[in-house]
Amino acid sequence: MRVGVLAIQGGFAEHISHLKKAGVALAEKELEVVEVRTAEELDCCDALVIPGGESTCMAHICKTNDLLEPLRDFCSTRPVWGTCAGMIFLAKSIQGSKEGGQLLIGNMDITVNRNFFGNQVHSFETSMATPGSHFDEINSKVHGGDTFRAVFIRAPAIIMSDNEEQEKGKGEVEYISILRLDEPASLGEGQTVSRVAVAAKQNHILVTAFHPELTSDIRWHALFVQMARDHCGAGGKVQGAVKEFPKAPLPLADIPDMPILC
Ligand SMILES: NC(=O)CC[C@H](N)C(=O)O
Repeated sequence: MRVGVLAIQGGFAEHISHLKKAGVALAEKELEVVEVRTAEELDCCDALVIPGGESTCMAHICKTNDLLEPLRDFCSTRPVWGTCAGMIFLAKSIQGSKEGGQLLIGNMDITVNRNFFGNQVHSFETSMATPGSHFDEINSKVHGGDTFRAVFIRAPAIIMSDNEEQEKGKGEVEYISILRLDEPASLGEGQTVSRVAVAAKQNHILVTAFHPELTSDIRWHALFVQMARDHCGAGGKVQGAVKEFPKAPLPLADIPDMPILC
């Protein structure tokens, strides 16, 4: 099984290292982890991680390099995990987008508030409960406890209505981790929320607003490797024979300098 990490911008190196460690912990001998920068490389992967970084930069670079449509196709069937900017990129709709709007992959039925917790200086860490049913098996193989460290960096959040149930039917969005706010937050136009989702899953798509790759805990990566494995089945391939990975990475088109903070 080959897991790609979108490596055009943001924290891809940390994901690669964590995925490899998770593969070892799960005794997933066939796991290969590769950097993905082109549509050709993407097409050679069974699953994909879209890291944190800056969602508008990421979208711009993908568009410039003809990666947006291939990403939409890939994410409609193959397992994908978006962290932070990756979660924003995967959302069907967002609040607080860049002036003039921003491009999205848009495959997951969530509304994400892009900088929900404020800007860079409002970044924070907190301890959250490990979501039971998802981690039962992983906790027996990978060291971890009842809680995990959640690192939020200029983080987004998934907006859910206050009466929305966590129990969902097949194919619907399942909120895996919910953060209750100390006080209700105003979203403008009279809308307030008292809790937000910071991890969710819909079929083969997983998203987290926080950054497990910046902690020593590899359980979220193990969860994704397991999710990809379940999706691949015993044959280890999602859609027939996945092609051989190109030996040398193809050159990217010129990438303009982009601001880190916008
Ligand atoms: N750490 C992150 O990935 C921050 C994401 C940022 N809020 C954005 O708009 O892309």
